[in-house]
Amino acid sequence: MYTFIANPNARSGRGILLWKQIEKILLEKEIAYNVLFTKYQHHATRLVHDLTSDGAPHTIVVLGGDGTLNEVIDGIRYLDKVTLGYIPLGSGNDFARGLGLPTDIHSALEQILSPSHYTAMNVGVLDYENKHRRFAVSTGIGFDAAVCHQVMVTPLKAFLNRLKLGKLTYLGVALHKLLTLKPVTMTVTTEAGETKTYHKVYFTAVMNLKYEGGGFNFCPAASGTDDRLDIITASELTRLKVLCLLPTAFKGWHTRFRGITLDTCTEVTITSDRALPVHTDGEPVFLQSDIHVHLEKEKLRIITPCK
Ligand SMILES: Nc1ncnc2c1ncn2[C@@H]1O[C@H](COP(=O)(O)OP(=O)(O)OP(=O)(O)O)[C@@H](O)[C@H]1O
Repeated sequence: MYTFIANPNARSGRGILLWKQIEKILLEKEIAYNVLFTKYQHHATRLVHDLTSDGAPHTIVVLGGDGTLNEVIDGIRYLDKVTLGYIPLGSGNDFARGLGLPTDIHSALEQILSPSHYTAMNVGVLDYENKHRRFAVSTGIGFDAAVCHQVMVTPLKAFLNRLKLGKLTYLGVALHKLLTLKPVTMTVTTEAGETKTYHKVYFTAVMNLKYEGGGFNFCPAASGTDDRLDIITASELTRLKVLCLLPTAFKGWHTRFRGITLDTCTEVTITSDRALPVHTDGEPVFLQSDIHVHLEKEKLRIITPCK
């Protein structure tokens, strides 16, 4: 039995129409399913928490963007009891990109209904103010999170989504934030006890998968299955240099330049000298100056294509 968690509002309101296409196929194929629609922010977390509280195995299929996916993963009570399928409807789609999942909804559904391969994926956790929030793709503090915060509220997103140019939303907002955000000093302390201090930092991101922000390959070595988190810090750069480096990050070429530092860890504490926006998988976690990030002990089973 599949439980679909569908955001009818994803892709600027087209989610419900795309669900109707999926439902038609499920009925034709006589697949047993149940569907729960999200009605507001964080509803997916509550729905999935209630669903999985029985401790029984569940196959959950998410129909939405990276935001809904994040809320679903955050709500799972027992990670090792869930098999997750994903039909990407968002504009960023960094989760699908990172795991090599099909982005066409029909191919994604087909693969979920006839699964041939599974990936045991690490799940990250952000700790802040005595609260916890899981992430599948990444968490970040500074410029990348400021972009996510702004993308959530900009009318540009709905407009560009209608033109099927949703990815450009991130680029447009990123340019604006780059001109307005003031860099900070940050310290990054990993589980090994080593503390590094960086000045004029635009952002630090802790990545489980390679891509964030709609296709920026910030940590090309991140895999989601290696029991490690990859850290990228952009520091001591002028705005002009960040501007020049950003396009190279689509291909992962930014890592060759001075000012970009990569590291790996299982646990990290990041402290900023000023409170900055924080995100998990593109979802805002307001302003923070201290965050701690680690991995869940259990992994999550994801339906993925054969390699
Ligand atoms: N029925 C709903 N109405 C309004 N917002 C919703 C609803 N259901 C979920 N949400 C919220 O919408 C936000 C974005 O959803 P989601 O990521 O699925 O789609 P998207 O914005 O199209 O994709 P992307 O984040 O990749 O651009 C999430 O924060 C989620 O909590």
